[in-house]
Parts: sequence; C-alpha cells; structure tokens
Amino acid sequence: MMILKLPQHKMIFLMDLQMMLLDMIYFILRSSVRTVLRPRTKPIDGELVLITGAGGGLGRLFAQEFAKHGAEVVLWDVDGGANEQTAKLVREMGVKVHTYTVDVTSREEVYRCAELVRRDAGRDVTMLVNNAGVVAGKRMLDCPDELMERTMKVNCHALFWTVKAFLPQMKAQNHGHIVTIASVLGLFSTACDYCASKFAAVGFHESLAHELLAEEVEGVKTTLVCPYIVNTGMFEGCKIRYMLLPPLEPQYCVEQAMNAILIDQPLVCIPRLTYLPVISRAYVLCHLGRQRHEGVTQVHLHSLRSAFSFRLLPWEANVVTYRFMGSDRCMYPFIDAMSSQASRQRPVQAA
Ligand SMILES: NC(=O)C1=CN([C@@H]2O[C@H](COP(=O)(O)OP(=O)(O)OC[C@H]3O[C@@H](n4cnc5c(N)ncnc54)[C@H](OP(=O)(O)O)[C@@H]3O)[C@@H](O)[C@H]2O)C=CC1
Ligand SMILES: CC1=C(/C=C/C(C)=C/C=C/C(C)=C/C=O)C(C)(C)CCC1
Repeated sequence: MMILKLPQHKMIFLMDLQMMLLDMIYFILRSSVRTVLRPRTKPIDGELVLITGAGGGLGRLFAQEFAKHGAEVVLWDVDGGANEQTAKLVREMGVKVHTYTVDVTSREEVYRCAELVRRDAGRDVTMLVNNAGVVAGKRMLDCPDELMERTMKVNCHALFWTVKAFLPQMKAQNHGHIVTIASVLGLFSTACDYCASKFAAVGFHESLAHELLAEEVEGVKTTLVCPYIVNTGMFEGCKIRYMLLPPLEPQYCVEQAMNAILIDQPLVCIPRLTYLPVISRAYVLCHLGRQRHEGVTQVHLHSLRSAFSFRLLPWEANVVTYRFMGSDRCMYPFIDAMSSQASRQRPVQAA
C-alpha cells in the first residue's frame, strides 16, 4: 500500500476538509429526513413571548398562535389601538397579555419599555419575535429620504435594539429564541426600497446566529422566517405574471412559521417553491474543523464556522427568469395603488 507523505499542515487541512464534507453530508441528510419525518415540537407553555408589530396582520396571528400554545405574550406596536385589539383577542383565549405602545426605531424607547416589561411580567422575555415592518411603496427616485430611512430603521436597526435589550438575559439563562420575520426579498430582490432593509435583516440575523454558535450558547435558538407575498394588505396589488404563485393566506404563513419555530428550524422560506431562487444563489454553510488536532496546531479552529455564498446562475439568467415570472415589475401595481391612495388623501390646494 502506498502511504502519502505530506507535510503536517497539509494533512491537517485535508482532515479538516474531509470533516467538513462529512458534516455537510450529515446536515443535508438530516434536513431531508426532517422534511419528511417532522421532529417533535418543543413545548412553549410558560414562555414569555414578545412580538413587535403585534397590531398588524401577521403580528396579531402570531400572538394568537403563541397564546394557543400556552405562552404569556407581550405585545409591542406603534399603533396603540391596533395593539389593544390584538390584546383583546388574546385575553379572550384566557392568556396573560401585556401591551406597550412602542416605536421600535427609538432605541431609548426600546430599552425603557424592556425594563417596564421585566417589571410588569416579573421575569425575562424568553422568546423575541421581531415582526414589525414597513415599506415605502415608491420608486427609488420618487421616494423621500425620510421614508427610505424609516424603512431601514424599522426593518433593520430596530432588530439591533430589541436584541440588545433581551438577549443578555437569554444568554445568562442559556435559554431563549430569537425569531426574525424577514422576507424572501431578503434573500433575492426586486425593484423596491424594502429589499435592502430585508437583506440587512437577514444579514443581522445570520450574524447573530453565528455569534451564538461561535460562543457555544446552545440554549438560545434562532429562526429566520422568509415569506413570499402575504394577503395582509401590506403589499396590496403586488403580483407576478399569470398569478403563477398567488399571495399566501396570513393564517397559512403564520402556521408554517410556527411549525419551524417549534422545531428550532434555523430558516424557513414560505412557500417551499421560494427556496428555488435561494438555491440558485447557492448558500453554502461550512464548519471549519473542530479542534481535533489540539496540540498539533496553534491555530484554534474550534467552533469556527463560516458561510460563503456564490451565484450558481449568471446574473443574466436570473434576469430572464424574473422577466418570465414578471417578478422584475411585480411592485409596480402596488406602487401605483399607493400613489393613487396618497393623491386621494392629499388635501386640495386652494386656487
Ligand atoms: N405582507 C407581506 O406580503 C409580507 C410581510 N413580511 C413581513 O412580515 C412582517 C409583518 O407584516 P404584515 O403583518 O404584513 O404588516 P402590517 O403592516 O400588517 O403589520 C406591521 C405592524 O408593524 C407596526 N409598525 C410599523 N412601524 C413600527 C414601529 N416603528 N414600531 C413598532 N411597530 C411598528 C405597524 O404599525 P402601523 O400600521 O401603524 O405602521 C403594524 O401594526 C413585516 O416585517 C413584513 O415586512 C414579509 C413577507 C411578506
Ligand atoms: C423572483 C422569483 C419569484 C418571485 C418572487 C416575488 C415577486 C416575491 C415577492 C415578495 C414580497 C412582496 C415579499 C414581501 O416581503 C418566484 C415566483 C417566487 C419564483 C421565481 C423567482
């Protein structure tokens, strides 16, 4: 038998590469098995769940779903009236509810209300659902700067403030779950101000997940939820050609998201078809070694995980699929509807 004599650093590299490939195969097989045989869901009765944007379409349904599973809920929304409506529905289910009118773009308000929650509930939030979101609904050059800024602040910056407010206690107890309601438009984009903010939300979420893994905080889970258009009114009029994929029913979307949360699934795209454009970008997650060679190498590869992405298809191939599906212009009817709504609301100038 021929024995390869390689320098030690090359041997380590090859062993690491082999381990990474084996790990990848294991996780791919595990995910495939999990899609067929659903793993057992975790119990969440007794958890304290905070939902932002709880007065809106999806936020309200999330509150009801968490309540159905026996969790105590904390509802945050900038619209106090809508938030109270959600609270009323949840209270009717016999569940304890706390409501706060909060603008999540203000970090002072977020930190102040986080303290109030701790005082009122008498314990720490164990599950955080970052759901509040906005869209300007304008073409890039027609969009006022303030609206662009608001989109980034609500859809992205607010995630920093809420996570900073609630993660320390979760880490201290090695128990918690952070859910980010992003969008498929955070994984692939179309013409709209919103996409950049959702890409940022995905980036924030993934970086948080990596930090928790690198620090080996195994008890704090993360789930990134990426839905396609949902019939809540937020994207009224937005559609693709031939209605090849109709908008989702909000209840279906929330049930799918809940299934993923309850089995600690790291990412869920709803519906499954939307994984396709994501795969075309081929996101590859890899583990770089596990300190198997301690003492041999000074480079500690323990827990060092990295992700890299590349496009499987050339840009032009994406463009033609977009044109075929009408995804490149899907926002235009929505933008037109928003503009005619705004012009109807605008007071008539005196001549
Ligand atoms: N609907 C869709 O097609 C899709 C939605 N999503 C995402 O799902 C999430 C929920 O969307 P959906 O329920 O449809 O939208 P809604 O507009 O129905 O709900 C969003 C809620 O967030 C609130 N909100 C907005 N700004 C703030 C703020 N600064 N502080 C606190 N609360 C705020 C809104 O209040 P107000 O009404 O006063 O603005 C509203 O009650 C969003 O993040 C959205 O981006 C993802 C994919 C598709
Ligand atoms: C590009 C593309 C698609 C279109 C996606 C669209 C148009 C998504 C819109 C999502 C919205 C509005 C989300 C809000 O958060 C398909 C049909 C899934 C599959 C083929 C490629």
